[in-house]
Amino acid sequence: MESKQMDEMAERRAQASADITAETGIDDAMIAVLVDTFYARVRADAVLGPIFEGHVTDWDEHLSQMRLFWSSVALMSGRYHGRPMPKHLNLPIDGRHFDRWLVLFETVAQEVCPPVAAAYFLERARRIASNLEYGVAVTNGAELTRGQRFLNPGLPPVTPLARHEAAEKTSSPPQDQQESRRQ
Ligand code: HEM
Repeated sequence: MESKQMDEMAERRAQASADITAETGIDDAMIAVLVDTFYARVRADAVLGPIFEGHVTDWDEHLSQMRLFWSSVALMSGRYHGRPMPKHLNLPIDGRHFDRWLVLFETVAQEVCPPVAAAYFLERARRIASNLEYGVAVTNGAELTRGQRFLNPGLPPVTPLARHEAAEKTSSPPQDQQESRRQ
């Protein structure tokens, strides 16, 4: 490609990112907070934590890739050059894990982003999660019909994550403090 064309492409990208930032408030700083807070919560999760700890050896590197990934997805910056699908195909996961991931992601997004930005991230996360779940299903020999979820009975049981469990334990005061404040 000629360098003039490349300059034009970079300019169009920068404009697209700026438009999204103007509409949603999303920028690299917000992405960094979202990614870092989310993966701290994931690592502490009883079901997802051990799966990540078994595969991610360099967390700084993982977090920086995930920031680039979300910059590409949310801001259309083109900064992520990896291929997420193959990294998930052989993990011991099914629809129940994706549901837990999404409950955590939604909870954190609502905690650290304004509502418009949280909804914007979540819409994209749901679509990508659904694609990944489909890929994992096919790898395990299951062909999903549209909207069907993948359940792998060979995996250990997974309890759904309730919203209050996904919230950071320290984010609301303990019950007795709430009581005393009301009096
Ligand atoms: C059940 C839910 C999920 C689990 C257990 C999971 C687990 C993992 C693990 C262990 C890795 C690292 C693999 C490696 O480096 O070899 C990884 C990478 C990645 N995950 Fe997930 N993931 C899940 C869902 C998602 C979703 C929903 C998204 C996107 C919305 C996502 C995006 C990514 C990306 C982009 C990478 C690759 C980063 C890179 O290029 O290094 N994951 N995931």
